[in-house]
Amino acid sequence: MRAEFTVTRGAFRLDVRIAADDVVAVMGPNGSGKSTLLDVLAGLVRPDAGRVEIGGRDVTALPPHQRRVGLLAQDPLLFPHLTALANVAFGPRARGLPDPHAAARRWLAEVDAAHLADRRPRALSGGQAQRVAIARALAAEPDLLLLDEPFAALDVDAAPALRGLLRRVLRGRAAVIVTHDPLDALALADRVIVIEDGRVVEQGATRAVLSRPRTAFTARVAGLNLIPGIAQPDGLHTDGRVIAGTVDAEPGEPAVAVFRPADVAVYTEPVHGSPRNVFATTVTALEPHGDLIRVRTPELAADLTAAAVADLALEPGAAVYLSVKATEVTVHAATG
Ligand SMILES: Nc1ncnc2c1ncn2[C@@H]1O[C@H](COP(=O)(O)OP(=O)(O)OP(=O)(O)O)[C@@H](O)[C@H]1O
Repeated sequence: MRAEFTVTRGAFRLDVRIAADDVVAVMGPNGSGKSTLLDVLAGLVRPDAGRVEIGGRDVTALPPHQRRVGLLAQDPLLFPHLTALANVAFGPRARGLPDPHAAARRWLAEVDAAHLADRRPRALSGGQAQRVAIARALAAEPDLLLLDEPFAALDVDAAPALRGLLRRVLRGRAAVIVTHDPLDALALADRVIVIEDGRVVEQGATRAVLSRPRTAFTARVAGLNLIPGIAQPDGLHTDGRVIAGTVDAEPGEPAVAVFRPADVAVYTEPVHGSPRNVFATTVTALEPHGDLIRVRTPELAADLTAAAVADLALEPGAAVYLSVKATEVTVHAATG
């Protein structure tokens, strides 16, 4: 997908230039233009100038149904009078496949929803309906899949399973996913684009953008400590050590250990205690961060009060031990 366009909506103007053949997460404050970007890619809004190319075709002048684009909204938006199977068969039938129901069964199985085939949407939970909606979007075999906060309407309990499923089905596809959650970006996206006030202010590999944010917005939503390695049942294995945490990834999968700078304690003497992860390192910088001071080391960050920084006499070059409880660490599968 290649998009280079300008579009105005009332007083708002969105100006983007993006190219992606993999999974891209779009983040940004409310009103920054994320939905407008999806609308232009989907063909629901015509740009004032520029060009949109999807699957190698110039689709700028094409209506939505000729673009080979799939849209997954926050709400599943299934046809209420059709069974799950008939909902999923819609795309294959529209494309003239000889056996749309057989295709629909395959896609339902792909999202672990074969057993829901005969149910109507009102008999599905939010998570089940969203699974069926994913199958329906994929069954149309789009060149580009657009996902608008696909977990926003789900219970916190339903989101992790669906995230794992999307990670599986998005692999090797072109997709643009709007999300507020940096963990979605980490789990699903190869790259992240940050939009602020109608402009792309940051883009790059997911892990690089989220761990080294260059704008205040990205720092606020992300600014997470991320350590890459391999998931195992006891935590993340990296550089010959184990970082203990709650594991939300398959054993052996590439993953990142994630924790917030506010959950990191800093000591100038060695610390012990088994439920803690301790990192011996060196302070590289001290930066104001809201009411706190962000203590940076080559790999990690910790947020401390100014009083704590003074008590510890921290300054660049100081040898320190960073400590984070295993309960504050999650291990997520990561593509980017
Ligand atoms: N149909 C419309 N007519 C006029 N202005 C619009 C229209 N749709 C959106 N806008 C304006 O365009 C700007 C960008 O909106 P958009 O929905 O793309 O932002 P967003 O990043 O998706 O925000 P959110 O995170 O709140 O969903 C906003 O200022 C909004 O008020």
